[in-house]
Amino acid sequence: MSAPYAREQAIALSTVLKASLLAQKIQAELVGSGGVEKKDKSPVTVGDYTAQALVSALLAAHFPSDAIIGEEDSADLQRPEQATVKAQIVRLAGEAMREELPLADEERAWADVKRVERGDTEWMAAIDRGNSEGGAKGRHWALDPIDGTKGFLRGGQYAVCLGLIEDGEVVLGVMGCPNLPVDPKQPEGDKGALFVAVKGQGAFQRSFTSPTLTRITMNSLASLSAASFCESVEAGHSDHGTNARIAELLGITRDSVRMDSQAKYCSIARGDGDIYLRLPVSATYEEKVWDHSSGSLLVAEAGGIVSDMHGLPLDFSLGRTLKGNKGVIAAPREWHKQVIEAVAKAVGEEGK
Ligand SMILES: Nc1ncnc2c1ncn2[C@@H]1O[C@H](COP(=O)(O)O)[C@@H](OP(=O)(O)O)[C@H]1O
Ligand SMILES: [Mg+2]
Ligand SMILES: [Mg+2]
Ligand SMILES: [Mg+2]
Repeated sequence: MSAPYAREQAIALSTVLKASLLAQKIQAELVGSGGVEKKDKSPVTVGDYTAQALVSALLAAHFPSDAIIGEEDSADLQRPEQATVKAQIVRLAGEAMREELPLADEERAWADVKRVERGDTEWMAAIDRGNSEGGAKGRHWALDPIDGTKGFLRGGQYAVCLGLIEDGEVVLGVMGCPNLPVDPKQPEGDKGALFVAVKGQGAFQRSFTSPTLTRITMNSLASLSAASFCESVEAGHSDHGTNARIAELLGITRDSVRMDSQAKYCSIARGDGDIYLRLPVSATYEEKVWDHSSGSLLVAEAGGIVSDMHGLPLDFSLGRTLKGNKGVIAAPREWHKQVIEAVAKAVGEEGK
């Protein structure tokens, strides 16, 4: 008998790999060209839309009764001035559907899907299938088709992120990081790492080119002062100043590593860094479930604890956002409590 979620894992892996290869191809053509601007002024590109259309269409084919909480919707795209962008998405998604992938035999059998020709309407509907409101009951796939869009646009790190939330709990997380080195010891070597974790089954990575999965674990640290921090590049997404004070309180002297996207979770899960800090910059911002579902399970399964800034577990049962939480802190299991204490002290000093 297969392990629990083996079928979901195979399908999520192949789907995320497909979308990651597509994003890689689009990034090569797109860097520097901007994209569509959303109402909140954040960027969204052909890559974001095409990847969401692709993943969503594949999930619908395999799991027709599951809901999808996807970041994007087609509203801005349906404006007449976006007709060229829309045509590009339809072409790229169709091409990506036909690509062959390096998969293990069993994975290929599970991931195989009947070829269906889709036009404009079907691809736009696939994007909008990501409109689930989430919640505490049932199966919801959380999809961030491109996380770190700003990194994607500047040629840096970005990730395709897919998590399965069942009755409010993340049970499967898959992430594709096209620009992350397969071997962190060889930063200039092959790029493109795919990560997967199933609840209770550990965390693994593979390259984009070979199906072999290798188990990953966080570093075991002799002391917190030897740790290194990972944080956003964007100062508007996480508070760099407070992070620096937390480092000081913990005796950490190494420079923090700034990186776009949920690649930060992957990076600490395999020991390239140790602690991920995401302290709120705005009092009203609610973190999104698609920004944290897959990454948080990956870190938990690699030996860490992921909580909010107060040490509370992330609550994925409340809809499209983590409205019950503030900020995110991920650290090795044995050091997490001390990190939370330092966060409380640093934030207390600021009188926030
Ligand atoms: N004020 C804010 N605080 C925290 N996160 C924010 C934010 N505004 C946008 N974001 C999120 O930050 C994500 C990128 O995180 P990071 O800075 O770690 O790369 C974005 O994901 P997308 O790039 O998928 O839109 C977006 O969801
Ligand atoms: Mg995101
Ligand atoms: Mg995104
Ligand atoms: Mg976005």
